[in-house]
Amino acid sequence: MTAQDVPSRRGLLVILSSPSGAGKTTIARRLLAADPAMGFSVSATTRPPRPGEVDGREYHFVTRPEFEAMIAAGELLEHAEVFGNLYGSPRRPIEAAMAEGRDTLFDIDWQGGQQVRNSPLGREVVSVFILPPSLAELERRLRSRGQDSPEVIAGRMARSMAEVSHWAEYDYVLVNRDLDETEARVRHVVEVERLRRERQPWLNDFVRGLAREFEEAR
Ligand SMILES: Nc1ncnc2c1ncn2[C@@H]1O[C@H](COP(=O)(O)OP(=O)(O)OP(=O)(O)O)[C@@H](O)[C@H]1O
Ligand SMILES: Nc1nc2c(ncn2[C@@H]2O[C@H](COP(=O)(O)O)[C@@H](O)[C@H]2O)c(=O)[nH]1
Repeated sequence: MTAQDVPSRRGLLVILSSPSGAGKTTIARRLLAADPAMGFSVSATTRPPRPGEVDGREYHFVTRPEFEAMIAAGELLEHAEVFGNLYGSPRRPIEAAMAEGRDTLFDIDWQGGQQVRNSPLGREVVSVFILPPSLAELERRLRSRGQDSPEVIAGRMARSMAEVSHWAEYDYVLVNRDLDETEARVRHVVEVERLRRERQPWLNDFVRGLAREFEEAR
């Protein structure tokens, strides 16, 4: 069997969750830059854009009625209300990537993580929860990002332990102390998950070929 004959696996759904400010967006950006084979699930949201955010790149920015129409049409794989805004993952690009064997990275909260894990696509989910080194450092990171008002930061800090309380639902849990280290660890997780036996369907034919060779050599 040649590389061209190899039936491809379905793409992985790699979910990153964390309390707001722990670093998952930064880690996601680094992973995507380092791995062109990985796509990003661009969520729809009713949150207004932050400075520098571009419609269709960070998020699809939509109105609440538009978001509700997407839910009604079954266009979202999952959706949730987070910090007073609606967020959801458009289903079609995810299913297309999976069918073509391309992996997709998600930056979503624990509610979305649960819904994707419990969906018919759940077998391909690899979930990673990112913890901050401490609450003081989490607050420092939210402030240093410089994109949210003190009220918004206070709201996100108040919700942080509710998000953290779901840590044990995830396959992997990492403390994001050093960005290089955390990025490397998530990359290792993805590489190892790609190598799971059930994600390499071509192995059945390959081992059958080895067995034939073995018989012929006897
Ligand atoms: N290991 C780290 N050490 C120091 N600063 C970090 C580290 N990881 C991320 N940061 C910084 O913390 C801030 C928050 O990171 P980021 O926006 O990635 O968080 P997030 O988890 O995606 O938040 P949200 O859920 O609100 O989108 C950013 O300014 C980022 O540069
Ligand atoms: N359930 C979902 N959660 C999502 C999605 N997209 C983002 N998020 C989460 O929302 C918060 C806030 O994000 P921010 O960009 O406003 O800081 C964060 O925890 C994201 O992970 C989604 O599609 N579904």
